[in-house]
Amino acid sequence: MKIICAETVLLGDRAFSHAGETVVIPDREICRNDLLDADALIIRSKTKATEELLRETPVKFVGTATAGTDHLDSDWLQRNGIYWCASPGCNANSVSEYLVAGLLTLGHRHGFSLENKTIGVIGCGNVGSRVVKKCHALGMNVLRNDPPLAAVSADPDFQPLENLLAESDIVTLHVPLVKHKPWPTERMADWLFFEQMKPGAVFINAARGSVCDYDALLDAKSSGAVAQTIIDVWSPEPAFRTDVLKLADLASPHIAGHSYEGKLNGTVACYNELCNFFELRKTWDISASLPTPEVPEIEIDCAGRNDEEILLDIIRRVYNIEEDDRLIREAAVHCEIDRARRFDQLRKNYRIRREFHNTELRLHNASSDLTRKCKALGFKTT
Ligand SMILES: O=C(O)[C@H](O)[C@H](O)COP(=O)(O)O
Repeated sequence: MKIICAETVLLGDRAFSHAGETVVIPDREICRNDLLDADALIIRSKTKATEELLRETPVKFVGTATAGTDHLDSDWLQRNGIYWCASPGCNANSVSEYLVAGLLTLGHRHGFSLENKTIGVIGCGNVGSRVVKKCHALGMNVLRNDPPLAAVSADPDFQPLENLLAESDIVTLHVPLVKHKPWPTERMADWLFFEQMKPGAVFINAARGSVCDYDALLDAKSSGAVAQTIIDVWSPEPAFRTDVLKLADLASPHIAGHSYEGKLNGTVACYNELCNFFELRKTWDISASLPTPEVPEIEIDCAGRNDEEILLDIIRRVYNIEEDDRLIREAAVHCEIDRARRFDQLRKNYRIRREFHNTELRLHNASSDLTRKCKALGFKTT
């Protein structure tokens, strides 16, 4: 069996070599010719699995090691008998940790506490539901909006979008990119959306660039309707807009979901699915692939400091979101072609970022409430 694997699939070569001959190709360079004798294609979001790429090839299986599927023409794949799978939830914990790091950093910079602030979470699937839990743990009031989920759930607490926007101090998007009715999300954050937000609120987009109309956000920011923003996803990518970057308090090159675990979960999901599909024995030992965490332990004296200061101090040592902000701003000074190239490079060469559960905290003089918060955010505590 021959497998074509995109270069940014974490440990793709190591994993899929257990299933067949694996050829690794840079994501944007995979072309139809490469697939003329291939059985399977494993990608991330930069490779578009469309008719143009796959027509009249022997490929029977397409796996994407990402949660999002908007780079797949799933209708065409289905109509043409090509099995496809994605990796829902693979990066959910990573994105929720990015959110917590971003919120604490913003609070610290602008002198506000998250406790008792109201956050509106739009999209409550794998990512949004984790964001909800972590925000509750931080003592925030959480409003949730998810029309497709509300339609099938008995939960009466989902809010209409207008209510959520009017009442939230912080609004964060975690919807997939959907272009069709009944619940399209493309450009859902438009002029009306920002007009309906509580004046001076915070806006966060770590979902998909095209879910936001960035011209509308620019207007909302300059009029003061939106006070601060955290932007991880761009429209377009990789040639991100520098005017949008300038308005962002915290920016990053679409890496919210790029923790080591977030990427590896995607590879594992595709590997398992490929083995099931081709009825192969699973011989790849994933545990042998995990590097030793860089920050296995943090010892910290909590006396005389407030919880959010301590949490930010801890999180910065494990994941410093400001480093991502610095790197994308460095890339922004270049011309459009170079900017796009650097955006891709930042993502491809992203540092190893381990999730919070790899770090054990030794807290001295901590209240039981702080210990509870640390645990709820995912840290191990002793
Ligand atoms: O859909 C996803 O899983 C995320 O957006 C992920 O961050 C995409 O990463 P990429 O495939 O672009 O490396």
